[in-house]
Amino acid sequence: MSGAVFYIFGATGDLAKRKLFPAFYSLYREGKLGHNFAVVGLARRPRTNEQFREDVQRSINDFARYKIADDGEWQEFAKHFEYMSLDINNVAGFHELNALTAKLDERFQTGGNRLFYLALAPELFGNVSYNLREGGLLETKGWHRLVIEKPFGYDLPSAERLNSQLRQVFEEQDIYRIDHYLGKEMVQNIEFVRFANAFFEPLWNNKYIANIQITLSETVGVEERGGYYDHSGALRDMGQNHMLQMLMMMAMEPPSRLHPEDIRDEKVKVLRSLRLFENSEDVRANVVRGQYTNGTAKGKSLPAYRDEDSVNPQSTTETYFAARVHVDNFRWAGVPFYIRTGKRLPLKTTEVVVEFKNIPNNVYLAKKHDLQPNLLVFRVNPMEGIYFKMNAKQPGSEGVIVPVAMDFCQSCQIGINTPEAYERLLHDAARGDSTYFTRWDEVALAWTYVDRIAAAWAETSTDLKTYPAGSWGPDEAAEMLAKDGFKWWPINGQNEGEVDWETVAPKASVLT
Ligand SMILES: NC(=O)C1=CN([C@@H]2O[C@H](COP(=O)(O)OP(=O)(O)OC[C@H]3O[C@@H](n4cnc5c(N)ncnc54)[C@H](OP(=O)(O)O)[C@@H]3O)[C@@H](O)[C@H]2O)C=CC1
Ligand SMILES: O=C1O[C@H](COP(=O)(O)O)[C@@H](O)[C@H](O)[C@H]1O
Repeated sequence: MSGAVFYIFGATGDLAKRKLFPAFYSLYREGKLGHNFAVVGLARRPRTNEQFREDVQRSINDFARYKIADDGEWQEFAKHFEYMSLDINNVAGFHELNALTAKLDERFQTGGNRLFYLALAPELFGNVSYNLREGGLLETKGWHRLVIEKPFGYDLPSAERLNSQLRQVFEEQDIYRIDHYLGKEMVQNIEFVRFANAFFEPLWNNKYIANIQITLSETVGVEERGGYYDHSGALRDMGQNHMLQMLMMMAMEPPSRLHPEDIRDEKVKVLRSLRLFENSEDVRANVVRGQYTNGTAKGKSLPAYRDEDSVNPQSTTETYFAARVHVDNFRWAGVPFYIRTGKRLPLKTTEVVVEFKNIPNNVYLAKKHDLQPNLLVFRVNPMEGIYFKMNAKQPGSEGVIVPVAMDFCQSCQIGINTPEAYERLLHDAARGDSTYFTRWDEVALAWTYVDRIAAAWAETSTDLKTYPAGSWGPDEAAEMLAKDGFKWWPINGQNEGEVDWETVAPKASVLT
């Protein structure tokens, strides 16, 4: 990687602490950062360089997958970190930042390259980019890249406004819009499994696939993010981005080359093929929304969403949604994609299940053997792996057929210590690889799809269902699949209530 100055706007915030500083450390430990770099932390509150370095050290101790080796190594790493107090609305501060940068360029031989990471509330994004230019920070010969956190807008019009503000300063190719799901090992692996194997592609279409299910379930509630979440809801928080991104990875055509634009072109074609909902009735028939009430999980009582901090006690925000999505193209016509996500569900997990159609003629039916459909399951989070469920003769039986699994459990083999999503994405942005970042046309098309749902929901909230915290969401989500003759496949191939995730998932280990 070439040298660079990294600017973390929002350096005293939660994302910087939990994800970004640990990512820098892992990259450094693996030799991916080199030595020609500086990291400047920026936020309003005052901090000395020493205090800031202590914050960084604490965050690494708490959240990184590597342990700090020894004090000498730490000092060597820490000297690359500087802090400057800056209000992003104050352009004078940016001139000062430019002066500091000139010194860092010289000290660390960064080549004038700059990566600006905006770990800030979205309403501040536009001002930062404008002030970066005004402050002279873009006047070097090196590259200048802007990394932007989600959410990218609240709907299509606000996303367009934000994008045009950014585009006044940065070219599209220099804007790296983060969707951290694209940095996850197994989300990236969808592409590899599909396009590097001979036996999936011939089956990957409406002739052989009955439906595809994408589940992103969380046990947490809104925690301390009620202020943001109550305004956003599950559809905007997860649907517009992570869920549609995974759907695109499953549905896209093989790119002719692995150039980032070729891959993103294929993904965009999927979004263009999504069947838009025509009216509120169409939305109600295909999308279920819910909000959790009080409940219990693992013997612990959990409060209702409306009783959470910073949530409006009359809130009609959805903490759950499930949708039937259609991709109207040659490959997928007639194959429903079911997507669901929710807070306060029984398990923290992300899985993608491909359910294959039944064989044309069940010769075992005469012996009263119903066959289970074949399933291919991508386990994204927290377990990582792929398994294939098929039918086989029960050993020693008189022709009893049982479902068996071919299980590639990546996390059992190497532990949950593959690079964190943020580590990979930071590295990619620093190398100029935009493959796993979202391009503007993807963002715009995703909002176009989601806005139709949000508009129908804004008309009335009578269709908002409730579900007890700790359950799998409103019954209507199961009924939606039942109408099509399907069911949600149990997570990890097991039935509800059978999975104790604590014992199933190996713990992440800390590397020394
Ligand atoms: N936290 C997470 O896990 C995730 C966060 N994100 C996104 O990342 C972004 C940051 O989130 P998060 O870290 O949780 O937010 P926090 O509220 O924890 O942090 C916000 C940061 O912005 C700084 N800040 C606020 N106003 C200004 C200002 N006027 N000038 C300079 N700095 C300012 C704050 O510091 P100070 O008060 O000192 O100025 C603080 O460092 C958001 O867009 C969020 O949606 C996305 C996915 C996950
Ligand atoms: O972007 C977000 O993602 C997290 C879930 O991410 P994961 O990597 O832990 O699965 C979610 O909790 C949060 O609400 C959302 O903003």
